[in-house]
Amino acid sequence: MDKYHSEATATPPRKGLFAPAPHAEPLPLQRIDPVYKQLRLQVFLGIFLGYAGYYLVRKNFSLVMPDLIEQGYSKSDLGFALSGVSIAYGLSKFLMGNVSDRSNARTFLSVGLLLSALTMVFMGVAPIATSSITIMFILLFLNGWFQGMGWPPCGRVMVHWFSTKERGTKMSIWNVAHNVGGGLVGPIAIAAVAIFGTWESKFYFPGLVALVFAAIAYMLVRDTPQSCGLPTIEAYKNDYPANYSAAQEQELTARQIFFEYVFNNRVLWYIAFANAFVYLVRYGILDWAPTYLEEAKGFSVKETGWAYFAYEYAGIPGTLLCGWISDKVFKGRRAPATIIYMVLVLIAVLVYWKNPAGNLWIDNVALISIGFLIYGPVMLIGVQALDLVPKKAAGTAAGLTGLFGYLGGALFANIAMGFIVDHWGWDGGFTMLVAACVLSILFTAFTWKREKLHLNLQ
Ligand SMILES: O=P(O)(O)OC[C@H](O)CO
Repeated sequence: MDKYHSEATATPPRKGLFAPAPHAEPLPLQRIDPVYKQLRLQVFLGIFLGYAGYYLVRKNFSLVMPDLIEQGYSKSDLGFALSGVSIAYGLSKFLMGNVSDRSNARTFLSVGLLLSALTMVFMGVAPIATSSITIMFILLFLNGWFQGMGWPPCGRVMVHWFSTKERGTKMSIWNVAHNVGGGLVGPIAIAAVAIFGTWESKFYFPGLVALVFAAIAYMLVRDTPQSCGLPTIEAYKNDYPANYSAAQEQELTARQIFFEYVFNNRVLWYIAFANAFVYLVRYGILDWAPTYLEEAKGFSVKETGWAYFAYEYAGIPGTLLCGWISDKVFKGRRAPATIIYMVLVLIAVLVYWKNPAGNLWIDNVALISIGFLIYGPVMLIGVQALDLVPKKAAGTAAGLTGLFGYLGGALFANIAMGFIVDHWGWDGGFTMLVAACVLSILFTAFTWKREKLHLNLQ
């Protein structure tokens, strides 16, 4: 046995379409480095394009809503149908995250995207799909459920192919996939209408494009290094977290994942609560920006559109910088970078709130700053969840934070923010967002000491 082949190589326990890929015969020593390098790039591209593909078919309904209003549907009915995506997504990221932890990331990621894309194609080609709010709610709920099959297998690939100390940087680059995919939704919808001339094409054209992304992801992604005859990433990079043991290479049962590693992990609960407050700010600012800027700050529709676009794209450099800071400056610790970013978000939210109407550029700078800053913590909380549990429980751990993010944060941002602004004005809404910033910092701070212990830094 050499340093690479000293780890246990357990055979995965299940069979079927999603069964984890069996371990292959170990490669000869001289082939390990070149094959590892090539496959790390390949699987990374696979999860990047795969997750970008997921975002192509996440939010198409919002773009079709104006057409459905012309068909006679009300905003509140369509809002109800749209909530099906968030509700199902939050539940599925957690529950399907657990299934993903016991599944082959290659098939799981591709099949989820295939199903989500087919749902969008169906919504575009079958008139019955948009014939009632109930049917639309059911289909959007289904789409949200399939969407929940995207993040967890990407997390599984990340923890099996990239070691703890490089994960912040690599995850931050991967995380840009969702800005890239989300940013392409608008242009693809415009192209769809130009090519096909119907509003229904805004559903089926992105669906067809996403099918191509699913095929590419299937070609590129590989489940684990061991399934390709390679040693574990910990051995290859000589980067072992404090509690690592060879037993962590064994696939786990659902019960083991939930009860031995997730539900009893206090730090994970702190992060889940922190994520609910981070998502409250993410969606509280994003979803209400057009209304706030037009109502309270006198922006035109066009000016609002640009500000909204800039918010999303400012997230790309902000996320990359955040991941780099976490890996290089804080040696793999996530809490300090998250806290620094959330303190700056708090300042930017205060400026965005208190700046008197008429100073458009100050509002724009504040909003772009929030966009630049908020996606760093969004990404790092996911990374921290992956870091805190054994590799085979990664999807469930990140799924728990997603459950809180979507059911606690995103839904609350939509429903409670509207209620508060109706009753107490924008001051009430912003007081809630400022409180959310403070609480996200507090819950992240609770993880400060344990994270250091976990990373062998104390
Ligand atoms: O909100 P989600 O689950 O789509 O995740 C978005 C980003 O990928 C967070 O890392």
